[in-house]
Amino acid sequence: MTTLPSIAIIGAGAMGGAILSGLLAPDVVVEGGIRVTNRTEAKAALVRGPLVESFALEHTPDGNERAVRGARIVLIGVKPAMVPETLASIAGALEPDALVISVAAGVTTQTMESLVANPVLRAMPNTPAIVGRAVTGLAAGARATEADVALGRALFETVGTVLEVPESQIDALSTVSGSGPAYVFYFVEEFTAAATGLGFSPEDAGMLVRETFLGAMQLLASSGADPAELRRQVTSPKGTTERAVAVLQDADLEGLFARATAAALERAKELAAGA
Ligand SMILES: NC(=O)C1=CN([C@@H]2O[C@H](COP(=O)(O)OP(=O)(O)OC[C@H]3O[C@@H](n4cnc5c(N)ncnc54)[C@H](O)[C@@H]3O)[C@@H](O)[C@H]2O)C=CC1
Ligand SMILES: O=C(O)[C@@H]1CCC=N1
Repeated sequence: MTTLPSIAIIGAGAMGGAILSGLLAPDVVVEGGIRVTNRTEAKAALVRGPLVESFALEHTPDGNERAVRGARIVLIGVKPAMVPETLASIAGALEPDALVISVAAGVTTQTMESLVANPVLRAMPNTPAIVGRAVTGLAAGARATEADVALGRALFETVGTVLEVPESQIDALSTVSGSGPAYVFYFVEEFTAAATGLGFSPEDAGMLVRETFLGAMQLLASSGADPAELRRQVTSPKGTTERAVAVLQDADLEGLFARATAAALERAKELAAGA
């Protein structure tokens, strides 16, 4: 059982909503309640429930201020470009002991600390939070105490695993685990298209690829073996896999991932600069 103090989520979209789903798990108690905000009523209605007071700014323009009053944790889930003006607008309504946590890509704790007087953390979760399998990177701002970091860790452990990192590493972590689910889904899309090209129906191709990914990942996780060793076990000498893997190696997958993560890192720097 995890017990957390009152929480406000400012911007409960894809990521804020995924964290919210962890807070609603049966083994989590949020003392003092959960308040969330969105811009539109359509979005607010999606996350409203018996345990969730949900404000739409289009109907309740002071919804963000109302949500953060009395909240001990304030999670900022708006787009990076919106973070500065959102923090500035709630700064006067924050409780003095509120811990402010942003999940926004690129936005630094220094920027956050220039806008609110409170301790701040930066977090980088990922969408498998929805199924309790997030990986969240967590970095402390200059004012955050060990107790603040422990509180942030407890929050994100409701949706998966937490890795504390110095802030200098959080953008790099974002290019791996924050964006990573998108790489995996893209891989699945393209692999499925190749399977369809071999004559399987879209349903059968989807099942073959999905189950292959799930089965391989479960084998990797439960065996504790090195992925290269597990790959060798599939790759019979002079067999079929050997030919396919040679084609993938010729395409320099490692270089491709290095270029993709470098591009994400570059974008994080642009976001930090407000672009
Ligand atoms: N989607 C992902 O996989 C991840 C996203 N993030 C970060 O999460 C943040 C949000 O991204 P998404 O959830 O993907 O976007 P999203 O567009 O799904 O969610 C943003 C939400 O903010 C709300 N919003 C906009 N202006 C607002 C305001 N002034 N006050 C209150 N709510 C407001 C919108 O109603 C919307 O639901 C971004 O900063 C992103 O960098 C971090 C890790 C992973
Ligand atoms: O694409 C983005 O900017 C966010 C951060 C990591 C995942 N989604």
